Amino acid sequence: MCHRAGVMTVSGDPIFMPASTSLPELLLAIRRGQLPPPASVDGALVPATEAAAYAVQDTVGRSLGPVGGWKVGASSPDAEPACAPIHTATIFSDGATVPADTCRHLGVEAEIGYRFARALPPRAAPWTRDEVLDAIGTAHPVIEILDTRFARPGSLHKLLHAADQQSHGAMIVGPGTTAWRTLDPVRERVVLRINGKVAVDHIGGNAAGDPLRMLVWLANHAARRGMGIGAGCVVTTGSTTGTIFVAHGTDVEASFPALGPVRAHLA
Ligand SMILES: C=C/C=C(\O)C(=O)O
Repeated sequence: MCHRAGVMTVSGDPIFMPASTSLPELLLAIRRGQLPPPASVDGALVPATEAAAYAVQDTVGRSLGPVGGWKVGASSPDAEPACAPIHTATIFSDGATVPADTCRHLGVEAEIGYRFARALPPRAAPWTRDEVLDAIGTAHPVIEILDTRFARPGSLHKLLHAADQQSHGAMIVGPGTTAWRTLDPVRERVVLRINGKVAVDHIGGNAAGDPLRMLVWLANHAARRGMGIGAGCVVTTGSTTGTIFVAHGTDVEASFPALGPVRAHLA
């Protein structure tokens, strides 16, 4: 990775940028097609802290339209979760064709999502676990598509990818069930099919363990960021299948016995 001020590389070739270019400006220029996705960026642009990465999400997010959901994940049951808001422009319904220009990379992940029937807005007192759970309306099978505004997913500093909306590309939300309290997300089976063939068949959720813990964390994190969780927002809780990169033109289906299937065509 190149650490000189004002330089990034695209396919190994240096591109000189004004030294004053900020990370939000860079990410927005890439999103607008004004700059190609870089393979490396100036080391001075790497956020120094998670809070700095979230501030970049906030600045970029103001240009991405209304928020319709969140993604949240954690590397272990005790680890501090990480998150990003998801905008309505990249949220699709069951059976949707996701237009080809939505994502460059298509990293397919099967996830469990929760739709909030009631808002949890910013407030002085922390949201309690009971209050957060009482605000959930339905649970859903979800496909999240991982993408990146950099050249390759996961190739740069973790906090650059965190700032880049935690590598969110698109989210497809399947039908919901109100019986979410009887769902055991930690022991639920998931089958991910790619073009009709089973790619992953797994029981046991993901590294984060209990997703409800992450929803409580997110409610308070989003409140501290002045956003809160809006009524109708879907929070997706991390991949239960790892990430399967597929080509454009692929059909995907994720199915959980307690939730049913969600399908999409990735054009
Ligand atoms: C915050 C991001 C988490 C994920 O993308 C994941 O666990 O799948």
